[in-house]
Amino acid sequence: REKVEITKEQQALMKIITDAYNRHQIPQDVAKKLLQDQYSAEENFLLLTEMATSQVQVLVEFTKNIPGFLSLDREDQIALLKGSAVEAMFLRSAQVFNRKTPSGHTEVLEERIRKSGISEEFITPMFNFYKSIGELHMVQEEQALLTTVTILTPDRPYVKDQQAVERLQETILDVLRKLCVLQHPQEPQYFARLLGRLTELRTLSHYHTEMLASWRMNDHKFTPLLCEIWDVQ
Ligand SMILES: COc1ccc(-c2nc3ccccc3n2[C@H](C(=O)Nc2c(C)cccc2C)C2CCCCC2)c(OC)c1
Repeated sequence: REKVEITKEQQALMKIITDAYNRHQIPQDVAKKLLQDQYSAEENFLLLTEMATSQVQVLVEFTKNIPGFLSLDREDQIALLKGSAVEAMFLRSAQVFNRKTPSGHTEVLEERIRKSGISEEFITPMFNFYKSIGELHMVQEEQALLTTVTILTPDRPYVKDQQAVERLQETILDVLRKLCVLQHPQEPQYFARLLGRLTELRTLSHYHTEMLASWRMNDHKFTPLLCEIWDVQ
């Protein structure tokens, strides 16, 4: 089997991205909040919009640490952020969902999310995605690189210089591929499975506008930033 080796530059790239990913976490842990109390559909919707708003701000800060991102055309940087924000939010939610909480808490968390106000039809696809991410048992470097690959998707709407984005994405994909081979030697298909989750993620993200519109309450209020990013209101 060919010897896979991560170069010094790739090691440095991975460290920059992983450190930035871990630094730019959302301050309060929503899972703990959800485990503490049961909230009404209105309170949960407010919590969701607060979490999503801070997640977008965290995402902007994170992208500044992706080598080459700030050298992209300015409008393309915005198009990539706008195009990946929902997917990054579901990826982050999946990671929070799968974070090892004391046994029994996962069921409570699952129940709180099920009863949050989201309409029943979206629970199954959302949990299927969370569980398929959980089964991968990604190390934090893989999580950080996967989020970066998602952000650097060349075919987002309104991206002008797709080649420039493709070149950056390929650099990250090469490191991620090697990392997967080194981290999961018994599973040669692991990298392919990981990328397959991005397809599932994109499908889930198509539902998000309906998820919001069908939240069991009237008069859904959004922050100005979310109106920009979520195409709502
Ligand atoms: C668009 O529809 C969604 C999106 C996300 C979730 C979601 N899946 C979660 C998995 C684990 C923990 C919490 C989880 N969330 C919400 C959350 O805040 N996600 C979150 C965000 C938004 C940013 C950063 C980080 C996170 C975790 C809770 C918001 C308050 C009601 C309950 C869900 C969702 O659940 C119904 C519906």
